Amino acid sequence: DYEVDQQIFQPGIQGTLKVAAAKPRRYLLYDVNPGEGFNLRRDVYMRMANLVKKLQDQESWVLVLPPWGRLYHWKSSMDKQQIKIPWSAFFDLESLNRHIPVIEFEDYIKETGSAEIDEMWYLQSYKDGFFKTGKWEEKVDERDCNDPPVFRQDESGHYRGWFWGYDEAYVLKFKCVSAQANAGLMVKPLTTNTTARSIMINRAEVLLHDAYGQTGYWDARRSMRFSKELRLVGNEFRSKYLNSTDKDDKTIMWEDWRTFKPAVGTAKGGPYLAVHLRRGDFARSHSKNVPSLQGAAKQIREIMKEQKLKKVYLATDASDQEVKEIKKMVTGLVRYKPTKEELIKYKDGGIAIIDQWICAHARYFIGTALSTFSFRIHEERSILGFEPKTTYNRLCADNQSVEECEQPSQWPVVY
Ligand SMILES: C[C@@H]1O[C@H](OP(=O)(O)OP(=O)(O)OC[C@H]2O[C@@H](n3cnc4c(=O)[nH]c(N)nc43)[C@H](O)[C@@H]2O)[C@@H](O)[C@H](O)[C@@H]1O
Repeated sequence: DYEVDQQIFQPGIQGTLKVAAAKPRRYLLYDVNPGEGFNLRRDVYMRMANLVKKLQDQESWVLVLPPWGRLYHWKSSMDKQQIKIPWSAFFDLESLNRHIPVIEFEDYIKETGSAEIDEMWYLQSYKDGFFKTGKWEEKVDERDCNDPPVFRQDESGHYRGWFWGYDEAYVLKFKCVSAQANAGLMVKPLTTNTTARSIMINRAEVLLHDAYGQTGYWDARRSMRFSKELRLVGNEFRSKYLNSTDKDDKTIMWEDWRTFKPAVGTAKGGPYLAVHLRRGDFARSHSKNVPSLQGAAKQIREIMKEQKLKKVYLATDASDQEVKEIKKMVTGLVRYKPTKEELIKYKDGGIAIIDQWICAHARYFIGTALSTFSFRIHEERSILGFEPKTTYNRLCADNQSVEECEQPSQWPVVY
């Protein structure tokens, strides 16, 4: 039982790991601020994955993947509400599992026999933390909740709230935890302050990467392969409309990411320019950094000329009307437009991935400044072995000077 465990798992006591392996594994669940979008969530996954990687050094832990759904941006009209979407709809679980053990929430329910979770640690900032004092020190402590908790006790004392659409789920114990830390700092409290078998960290985005852009970061990122089905859809589109195949483009990638380490510059990419043009809420909230449609069209035409490319692939969340306008201003523009059936099958998340995949295989890419959607494309291209100058580019706002239009920072893959 875990009373004993706590002794065994005191940090620094070596030689007891075999005992630990024989114990039932512990479950780390997490969720993110409801307002966050798809691609920031992918980043938070990496932080949690690497936390589990560190926990694994001491005990047997598994990461329970938070089902996708109810995202602010995923509101295309479909037959069903987009909730309870398993990770396998978007990502290759076998591949994730080559980095750390992961399971779907459905598997958690099967494995433990119910949707009960022992504890929830609801992360929050320190009242007297970095933003007040300007002083950064890593710390994590149990504290009174800064705001009234959104998870509330029912008559049987169970805490209920949003569990990805699973109304049967609840937690037994809820606490607020102030954190100003990298994810790795959670190892100690998780292994020494509690014997709970399952712990859910909520507002997990509060925790930062242990080493951004370093080996661990890239291992987690490289393990985040898209599902085979979505990759296939993207590949078929490339070959049909963009004259692009892995063989010609030198983008053949094998299944085990651990041994896939192409040298920088080996990937050539298909004969097209890819553009990620973020519109919608982003164009409003980042208006200083996003061009008008005319401005975007002008830059696209210039790059096509400069790169001697006749085709351009457009990934965007722009409205149909906006796309129509751009099409009038740019010749050779193509885009993946799902049929109703495809939209129901792949969902908004899958369509976003198909767009990202096609952008990742272009000879040249230009994205939208500060968009995490574009950032994930940069990474995908770096993993494939593209030259940074074909990748880390952004559209400039209409009246921005070259100096003002700062290009995205380059993050080479570290193996
Ligand atoms: C303004 C901020 O923007 C941040 O977005 P940002 O970093 O671009 O990155 P995301 O959060 O991934 O983008 C938001 C969503 O918009 C859709 N989307 C954006 N661009 C495309 C595209 O080219 N193709 C397709 N198919 N879909 C696209 C997609 O559903 C994606 O998950 C948000 O995370 C924040 O919550 C906030 O709203």
